[in-house]
Amino acid sequence: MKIALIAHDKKKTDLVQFVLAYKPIFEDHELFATGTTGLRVQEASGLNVHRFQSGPLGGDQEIGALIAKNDMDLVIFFRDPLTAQPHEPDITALIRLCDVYSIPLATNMGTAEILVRGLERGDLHWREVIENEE
Ligand SMILES: O=C(CO)COP(=O)(O)O
Repeated sequence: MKIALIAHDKKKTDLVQFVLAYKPIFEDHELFATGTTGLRVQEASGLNVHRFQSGPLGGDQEIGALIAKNDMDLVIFFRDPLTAQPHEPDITALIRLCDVYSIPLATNMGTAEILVRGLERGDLHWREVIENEE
């Protein structure tokens, strides 16, 4: 499965810890991330992460483009709900595309935990069925 990892600055440490906690699951999948988040995850976990631009420079839009091409299976996006972001429209657009294409999206650790455990259990198998139909 292709998994996108994104975190705003005040949530990056949480995301890194989350990835470390579930590293045995994440290492079986293909990881993508916005620039700075990807670097932090790579450095802390040693996992291979395909990095896009930093969020404010278009990284959210690059991940959105993959979603629009049905080329992303799961998005974990630890948003900071208490800090204004200069690229708020890009963030809204990314979340909107997840809804347009029914891509599982976690915007906080509580939901991310359920999604990652579901991923391990095979709950996202339907994504492979859809990909094979194309
Ligand atoms: O701003 C972001 C998502 O909206 C994240 O970007 P970085 O991972 O480059 O900090």
